[in-house]
Amino acid sequence: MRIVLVGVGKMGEAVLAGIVSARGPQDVLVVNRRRERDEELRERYGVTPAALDEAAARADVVVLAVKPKDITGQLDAMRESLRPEAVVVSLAAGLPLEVMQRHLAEGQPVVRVMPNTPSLVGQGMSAVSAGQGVSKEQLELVTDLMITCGEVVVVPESQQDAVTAVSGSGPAYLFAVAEAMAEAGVQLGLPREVATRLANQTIKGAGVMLVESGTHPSILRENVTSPGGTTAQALKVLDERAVRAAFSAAMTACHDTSAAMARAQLEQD
Ligand SMILES: NC(=O)C1=CN([C@@H]2O[C@H](COP(=O)(O)OP(=O)(O)OC[C@H]3O[C@@H](n4cnc5c(N)ncnc54)[C@H](O)[C@@H]3O)[C@@H](O)[C@H]2O)C=CC1
Ligand SMILES: O=C(O)[C@@H]1CCC=N1
Repeated sequence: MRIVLVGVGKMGEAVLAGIVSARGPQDVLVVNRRRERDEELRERYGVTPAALDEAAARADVVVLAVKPKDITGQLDAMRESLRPEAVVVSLAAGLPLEVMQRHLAEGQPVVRVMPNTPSLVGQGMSAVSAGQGVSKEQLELVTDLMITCGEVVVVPESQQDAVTAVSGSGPAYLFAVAEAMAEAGVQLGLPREVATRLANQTIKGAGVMLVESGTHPSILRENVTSPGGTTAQALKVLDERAVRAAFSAAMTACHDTSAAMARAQLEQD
């Protein structure tokens, strides 16, 4: 199966890393604007750079990882080169399947995926939505591809804005928590290196426990919170500062931005 990745920036490279570590670099073509980026990726992953039309003509799957505003231009540019059975996948936030379909030949299979950057280390979370007329086999092709980057869930397209708020943008919230915890440790007198190591490994350990223990997060939190102890005082302050409500408001803002981007794409197109 020949895979073409178009616009290999931060997200594209994370997906590329997953694909190459599971399947090897043969059969992976990359299309970039800058030649230096092509050479960097060839050196780092052993993949082959190519021009868009030439790569599209040979593709079984094309993965578009350019910015949402650049997707339709790329679809227009590859439309005539694509084989009818080639599956076109977009990783773009707020870019509806309907817009993709408008820019491709009738019946060209399209799939929308919301991945996240932990794909770079094989711990990604991808949510996949199939466009009209995509066969079970074609959807499986895409889920099999994304599973090389981590976990995969199939969702209706109507849920993609909410998915973006939870898992697409989610790593950024946790990186911000990591920064905040390390900084607070420094304020409490720990050397920066030690504070950073403690914060990072704590987030990793809690994450692995969440996924592997199958225990509800409330129970895991209670297990840390000794009556009258230290954790209860820390959680009280987080509640007083409305951290839960802040997460809800932040994720609503993320969801609404994704939905507004999709509306604008549909209207402007
Ligand atoms: N960064 C993230 O955590 C996530 C990003 N996404 C989506 O992934 C897409 C890419 O985002 P990032 O990687 O963050 O942006 P980025 O700016 O790092 O990557 C975009 C890449 O596309 C390249 N590009 C632009 N025009 C091109 C063209 N005409 N031909 C070939 N390459 C071209 C740029 O040079 C750049 O390398 C966006 O649509 C975003 O919504 C989705 C989920 C998570
Ligand atoms: O911030 C963004 O728009 C992209 C989509 C999800 C994560 N990063």
